Amino acid sequence: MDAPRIDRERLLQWPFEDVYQHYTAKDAMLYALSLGLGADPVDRDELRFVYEKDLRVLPTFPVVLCHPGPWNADPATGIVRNRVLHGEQGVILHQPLPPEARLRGRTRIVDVIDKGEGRGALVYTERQIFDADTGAPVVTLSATSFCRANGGFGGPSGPVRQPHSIPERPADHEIDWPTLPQTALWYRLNADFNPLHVDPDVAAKAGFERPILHGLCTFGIAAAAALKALREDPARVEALDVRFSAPLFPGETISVEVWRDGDVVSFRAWVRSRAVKVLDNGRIRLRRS
Ligand SMILES: CCCCCCC[C@@H](O)CC(=O)SCCNC(=O)CCNC(=O)[C@H](O)C(C)(C)COP(=O)(O)OP(=O)(O)OC[C@H]1O[C@@H](n2cnc3c(N)ncnc32)[C@H](O)[C@@H]1OP(=O)(O)O
Repeated sequence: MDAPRIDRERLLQWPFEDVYQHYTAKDAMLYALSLGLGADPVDRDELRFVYEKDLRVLPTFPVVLCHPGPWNADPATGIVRNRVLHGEQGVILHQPLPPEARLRGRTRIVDVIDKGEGRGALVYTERQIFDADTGAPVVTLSATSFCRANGGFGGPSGPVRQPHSIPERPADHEIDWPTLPQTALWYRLNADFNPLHVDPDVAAKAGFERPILHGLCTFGIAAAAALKALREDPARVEALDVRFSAPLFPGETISVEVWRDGDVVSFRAWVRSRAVKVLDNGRIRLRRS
């Protein structure tokens, strides 16, 4: 049997259905808890994200909303799903998220790039999320799937996204954020059910000694840590971007380096015990205060 192969034109017209979701305060609190917020019971700043009184919603929360499901598991995509890793993620918040809302999400594939045989393919997706009642834009999510087994399908080699450059000076802050051995088991309850993060057999087929953490969980942690280090109001966040540079395992401690230059925050994250950079090119754009 021939190896699966991406048909770029078919992917660019992949027929996603709109996804409607009514989220409540409980969903927003579960998301924050699954990242590890609330570990210190007297930390009032963190409590705001896990307690319904004056609840605030983390700016990375929309990444778990209006998820279109495991579309890349369909053999018709030609994608070798168990070799896909999350490469990059962007979030644009058109308005701060309330503790409860009815939303409609529309996903589409915006480009498919061929990095070459043995190097992989990039599938760029976009999810626009609207207020289900008024139609007003709420969030735009952009994601890069790094399809490690799909290079050489004959597509264009660009354009590729240019990641944000981290300042060359030493970080202004560094903050350690422990994860739990069961962090991925909690995180998946935000409706992110990829078995790569829970099933040792699936992880082994993907080339890992054990299940790895969701990239989006690392993203949420790193962004929350950066805002905490700066004591910055999450409601000021207008946009975020990151690139995932190496997998990390649940239970490892994430060390987040943070820089601030006016309304732009840069960040990246390490697992110091293995001297591995797990997240790079992080940028948070803040609304002018
Ligand atoms: C909507 C959702 C979509 C997501 C679906 C996935 C569902 C999730 O549940 C799955 C996950 O969460 S997986 C966990 C999170 N992700 C990871 O752990 C990936 C970590 N990164 C890696 O392993 C490597 O960087 C790796 C493998 C990505 C690249 O490593 P290498 O092949 O060694 O690449 P390298 O030699 O460093 O660079 C080659 C070219 O690729 C570009 N590049 C590198 N990292 C990239 C990345 N993360 N995203 C996009 N492009 C990337 C480099 O710039 C380089 O480009 P060029 O050839 O043009 O110079």
